[in-house]
Amino acid sequence: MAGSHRPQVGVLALQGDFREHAAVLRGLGADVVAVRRPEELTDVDGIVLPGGESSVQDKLSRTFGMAEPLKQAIAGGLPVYGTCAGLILLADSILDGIAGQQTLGGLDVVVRRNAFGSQLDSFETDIDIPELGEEPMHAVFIRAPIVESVGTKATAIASLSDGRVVAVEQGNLLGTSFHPEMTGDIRFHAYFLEKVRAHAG
Ligand SMILES: NC(=O)CC[C@H](N)C(=O)O
Repeated sequence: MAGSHRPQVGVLALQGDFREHAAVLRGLGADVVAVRRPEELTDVDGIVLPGGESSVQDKLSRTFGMAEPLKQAIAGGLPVYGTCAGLILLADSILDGIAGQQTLGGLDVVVRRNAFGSQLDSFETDIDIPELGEEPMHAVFIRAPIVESVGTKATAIASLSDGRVVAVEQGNLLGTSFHPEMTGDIRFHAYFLEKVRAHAG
């Protein structure tokens, strides 16, 4: 909500590692609100969709009546940052979703769930993200999705050394396949907070 109050950042707290995101955001001086009900969405100036299990988050968001308000908020320009499962929720379309799995959409990308398969379930690597400065970011991937294709509205901002896209931006929307909330590198959250502050006015 635009206004002169201190920006409030929501963290969708239906499932997944929302506490870790909340801790990073609080460390950056943000007022953080755990969002589980539609009315809790009305006062936030941005929201983080955490990692976890996207099919569960999809079901819970529909069960708790959060999916429609979230879609409206995204369409209305609310800053949203999705990590891993959260990136899947933000994607316009997904590959390898479970039967009937839906997304909120908004981000003009196709993502593939669990793209690294069981042999490489989880891994860590350093990636370059020029938008965030020269220092590479140490990135943790946990049963991570990959961005299979980036539509014309979205921009790839980080890729693995093989060229596969793992971070994207589209206006107020930001998504990463990996988990910056786990590594102590706060640059993505700080970058997101700039969008939140700009949106709050
Ligand atoms: N760390 C994660 O968020 C994993 C995402 C999970 N594989 C999913 O499909 O939702």
